[in-house]
Amino acid sequence: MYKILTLNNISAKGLDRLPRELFEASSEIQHPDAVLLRSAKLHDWPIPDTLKAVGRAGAGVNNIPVEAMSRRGIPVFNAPGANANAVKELVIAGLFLAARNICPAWDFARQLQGSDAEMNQQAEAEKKRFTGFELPGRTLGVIGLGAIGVNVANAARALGMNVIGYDPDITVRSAWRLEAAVRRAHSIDEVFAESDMVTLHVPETDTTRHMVNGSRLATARKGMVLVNFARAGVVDVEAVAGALDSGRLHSYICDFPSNALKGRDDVVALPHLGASTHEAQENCAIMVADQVRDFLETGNVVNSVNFPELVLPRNGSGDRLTVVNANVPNMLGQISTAVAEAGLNIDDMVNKSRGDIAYTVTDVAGRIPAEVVERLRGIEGVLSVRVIE
Ligand SMILES: NC(=O)c1ccc[n+]([C@@H]2O[C@H](COP(=O)([O-])OP(=O)(O)OC[C@H]3O[C@@H](n4cnc5c(N)ncnc54)[C@H](O)[C@@H]3O)[C@@H](O)[C@H]2O)c1
Ligand SMILES: O=C(O)[C@H](O)COP(=O)(O)O
Repeated sequence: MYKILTLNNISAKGLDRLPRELFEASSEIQHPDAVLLRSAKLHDWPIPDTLKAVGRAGAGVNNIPVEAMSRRGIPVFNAPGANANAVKELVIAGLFLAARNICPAWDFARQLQGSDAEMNQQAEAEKKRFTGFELPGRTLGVIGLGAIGVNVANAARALGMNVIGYDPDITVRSAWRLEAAVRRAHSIDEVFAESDMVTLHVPETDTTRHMVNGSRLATARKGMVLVNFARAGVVDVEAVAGALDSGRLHSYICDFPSNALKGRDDVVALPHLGASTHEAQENCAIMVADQVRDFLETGNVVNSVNFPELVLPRNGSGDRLTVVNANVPNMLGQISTAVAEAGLNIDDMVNKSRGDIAYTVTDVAGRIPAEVVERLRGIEGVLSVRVIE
């Protein structure tokens, strides 16, 4: 029986992928084999010795100590693209909120007093304050052209916008999905200088933290709209407050409330709702539950952010050995020697690496004795060893 610790609300549709006779999943689990979570912060969480996998039912993994997991030989899985449509829809809504000044206008209308005739008179007298602009012909800058950025860029094209995109590490898959008319920028400053609206779709990393700061905002077109449904930390909110005060920015539409911008008419801050649709929550939970289940039951790795992709179909009836080790020379030789010296024939073996991590899955003809596992665990550089019957 595998034990799965759930943090945050994980959609029941995802948990249903873990049959009850094989998996016990709850928020109360002690000594978990895996943890499924959304935005819960794991940085100060003591990693249990029993932990074999982490599944993030979503895209961003900045709440997970990925490097510490790697050092323990633990893969971190996420659900790439599973909530991209949900975020795209809210970003497009954000463009309209900004362009038509919908939030301050709505707020104004909600505060009106008097008879209907009096309210209508005030509305007609004041509506010019909320005159907006239309999207066709305007330029949207998209920074980060992954699952979400590509969806947003294509949707903006369909609305008649010119789109300019920046992503130095765009994948082939994203490039294929991107509308041909999206123009490629060579720097973030180029995007800021040429866009009426800029939307951010990058992960929060040491490189992207405060990517939008005072000096970058100084290069923005006057009256630009900034949209941030990526992460709070990607933007320096104090600098945004200054840019709003000076008129450099028209408005800031984001998914992250902050004290620096609280109560402003020119800021819309939602409570991290980008992925909060039933569809996205189900997609993410199903995808990550399937991946974590597959890893626990077969050692296969799909959609991990720190492990190489490795899928080895199982043919024989013998044991499967999985070894995670530092990506240094002579590890494969030591693993196969340990197996051979136990008199076991190797049916199948695959070794893949990614960065500092190497991962080897070996199918043998027969049962793997406990001494072999101990011997492998004793090899310098070996991070984790499992036998799957
Ligand atoms: N508000 C929400 O609820 C919500 C929901 C989903 C994702 N997100 C955030 O959005 C981020 C993006 O999600 P995604 O699914 O599109 O991820 P993704 O991995 O598919 O795409 C991220 C893209 O950003 C690019 N990138 C990285 N650093 C960059 C840089 N310095 N400049 C330009 N591009 C850069 C990468 O090359 C990649 O193509 C997530 O990491 C997460 O933080 C927020
Ligand atoms: O990175 C993500 O997928 C989003 O920020 C969603 O976060 P949530 O699962 O807590 O809604």
